[in-house]
Amino acid sequence: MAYSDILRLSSPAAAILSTTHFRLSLLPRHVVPSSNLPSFITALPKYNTRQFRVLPRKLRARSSLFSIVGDGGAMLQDAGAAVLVVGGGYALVSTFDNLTRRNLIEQSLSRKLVHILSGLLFMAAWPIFSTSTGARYFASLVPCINCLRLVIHGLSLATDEGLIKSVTREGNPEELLRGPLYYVLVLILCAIVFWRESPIGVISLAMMCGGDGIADIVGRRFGSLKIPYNPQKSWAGSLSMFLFGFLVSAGMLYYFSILGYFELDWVRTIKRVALVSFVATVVESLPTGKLMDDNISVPLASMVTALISFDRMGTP
Ligand SMILES: C/C(=C\COP(=O)(O)O)CCC[C@H](C)CCC[C@H](C)CCCC(C)C
Ligand SMILES: Nc1ccn([C@@H]2O[C@H](COP(=O)(O)OP(=O)(O)O)[C@@H](O)[C@H]2O)c(=O)n1
Repeated sequence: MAYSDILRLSSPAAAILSTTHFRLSLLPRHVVPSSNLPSFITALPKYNTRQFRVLPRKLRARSSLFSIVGDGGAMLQDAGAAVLVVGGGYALVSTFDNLTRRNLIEQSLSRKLVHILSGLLFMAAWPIFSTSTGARYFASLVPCINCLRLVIHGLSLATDEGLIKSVTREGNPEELLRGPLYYVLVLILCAIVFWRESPIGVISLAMMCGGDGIADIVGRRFGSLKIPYNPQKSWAGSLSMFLFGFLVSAGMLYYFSILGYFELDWVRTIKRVALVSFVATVVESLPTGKLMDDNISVPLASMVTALISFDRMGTP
């Protein structure tokens, strides 16, 4: 049975793929015929693909870096890519652990740089996975392994001083079970549901990683002018989040479009990205940190805004 056939039979996994109306219009019909889906899913408005389109499968085969012809090597390629990216994640965390231990950077900056780089580099690595329909699951293994790592060390079932030092605020292991855990769960969600076939996942991760990450770095250093409705946040932090989040989102969309994963109407896309960045920045500035962690509220606000604005602005 070919690797790509596996998914065809694993309906639960395929159903995850189709939980957003966006997937319905882009998922190859052979994976989830809409007749198999609950009515409330199929009733969702179909995504207007005129705004951008996923290249036909045969073209995408050329666009997946190091794509090995046929499914035969796809599983091997995806397994190798997953191992490579897991190693990259470990290397990133230990690099910042060393820099922090040697007092070359402070712990809060180390954590934020890991916050910015982890998700963006993970997303940037997606093209090394094959074009097979199962590739996204191999890619999602990377944040899954890190999720397990955070839970094990967050519950103090084992000790990893390097992880704790480079990823927590105060060095308490249980901190791993909040921001960092939510962060990797969002990576899993975007890899499986949106993958490299949707700007929505790309923009959401760019805002969570790049936007939210820079807000802390800039806000702590230059945030003397506080936001009236939330003295914990500053205009400098929020403005940097809007600008950097916008630039990283546009940059990552450009990256995936030049690799041939989708074609975008850039005039409309820039407007949509600016809207998503604005909404995500406003949500991040709200005094709701105790209710919902930024690593949930920022990507969630980005996803909802992108889903709406694509539809709304997608119709000519
Ligand atoms: C520090 C992190 C989140 C904390 O956010 P906040 O509370 O400060 O808002 C990020 C945690 C990252 C995680 C430990 C490692 C994730 C690795 C990633 C899945 C794979 C990266 C691979 C790439 C090639 C480097
Ligand atoms: N919009 C923002 C966001 C953060 N910040 C600064 O960054 C610090 C950490 O922000 P945060 O609580 O959102 O950090 P995380 O929850 O993202 O780790 C805040 O206490 C502020 O000093 C800011 O000034 N303006």
